[in-house]
Amino acid sequence: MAVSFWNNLLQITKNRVLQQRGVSLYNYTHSYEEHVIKKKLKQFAGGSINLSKDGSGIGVLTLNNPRLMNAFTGTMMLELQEKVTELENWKEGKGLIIHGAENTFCSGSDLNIVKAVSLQDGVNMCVFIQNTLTRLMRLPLISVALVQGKAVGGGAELTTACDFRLMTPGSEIRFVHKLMGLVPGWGGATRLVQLIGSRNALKLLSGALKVDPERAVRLGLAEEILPSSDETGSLEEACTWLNQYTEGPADVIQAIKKVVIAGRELHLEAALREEKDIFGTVWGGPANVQALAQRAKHK
Ligand SMILES: CC[C@@H](C(=O)O)C(=O)SCCNC(=O)CCNC(=O)[C@H](O)C(C)(C)COP(=O)(O)OP(=O)(O)OC[C@H]1O[C@@H](n2cnc3c(N)ncnc32)[C@H](O)[C@@H]1OP(=O)(O)O
Repeated sequence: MAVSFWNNLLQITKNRVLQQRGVSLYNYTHSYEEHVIKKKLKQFAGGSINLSKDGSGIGVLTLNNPRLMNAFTGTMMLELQEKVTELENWKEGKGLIIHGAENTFCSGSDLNIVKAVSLQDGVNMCVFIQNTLTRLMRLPLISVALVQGKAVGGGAELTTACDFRLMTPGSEIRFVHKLMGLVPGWGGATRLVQLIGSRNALKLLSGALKVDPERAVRLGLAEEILPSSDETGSLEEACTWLNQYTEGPADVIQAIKKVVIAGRELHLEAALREEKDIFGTVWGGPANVQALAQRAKHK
């Protein structure tokens, strides 16, 4: 009896956490105060995160610091959080492509920060970006990491926060953490295990292996190898690939992503309840009414 009470409470809490946007796993009891680390991150300026949103509900997020292979400066970490908040509130949004400027994806944290910050600040920075990537992963949009060039360290971790990875010929994903005397902290190890299983994840992390597109597809880490390797061509191809999943009204696409998140993150009973609630948001909605009126057949 007592056990089932606590299990239920745990499920309800998990459910709430899933539903509340922007809620952190960590708080002051973990010595984590967001405003403190935000102040610190402001000191490491450079680069930018750009977001463009088109009329068809596809957003393109560009990591823009090509001088450092699109490494994340402190201000880029702050901007990423702002863009994720904007995307969480994008009612017309259906899909998102994340890519790097000038034909390479991202080389992780700017090593100038890694060298300069204390252990406590390093851990708080890790919490800050882990929270942002968890919110990115839970966006009600279908997300794709378009990997051109190199996705290294934190850049490799970022790819795992997207629903899908598309790679261009000659690109690579590499978890170099071991070579830095580190382990992933942006949530990348947890997500990698979920994506490719613990044995494969262990190999990639402990070998700091270069994962080329063919290997990534074999492992189930990437969906496809795009034909183009240039920036404009591959972005167009990624958009075309994504369009096959984002056709339809935004509320329905967002509801689909939400039921999948619930199925992935919650225990069975909570996931089923969540699925029922999400179902209730589309039943009798405009797309449903229209389909019924058209007596749609799905041959
Ligand atoms: C692992 C933990 C994780 C975290 O928790 O924070 C991190 O992400 S730590 C950072 C992990 N990343 C790295 O260690 C990358 C180190 N860089 C490289 O391995 C290579 O630069 C590259 C990314 C494989 C690209 O190689 P290449 O194509 O040959 O280009 P260059 O080496 O000439 O790079 C151009 C220029 O960019 C600088 N650079 C690249 N990455 C970073 C970075 N993460 N931080 C700072 N600067 C970076 C590189 O040093 C070159 O500058 P110059 O030497 O001045 O030309």
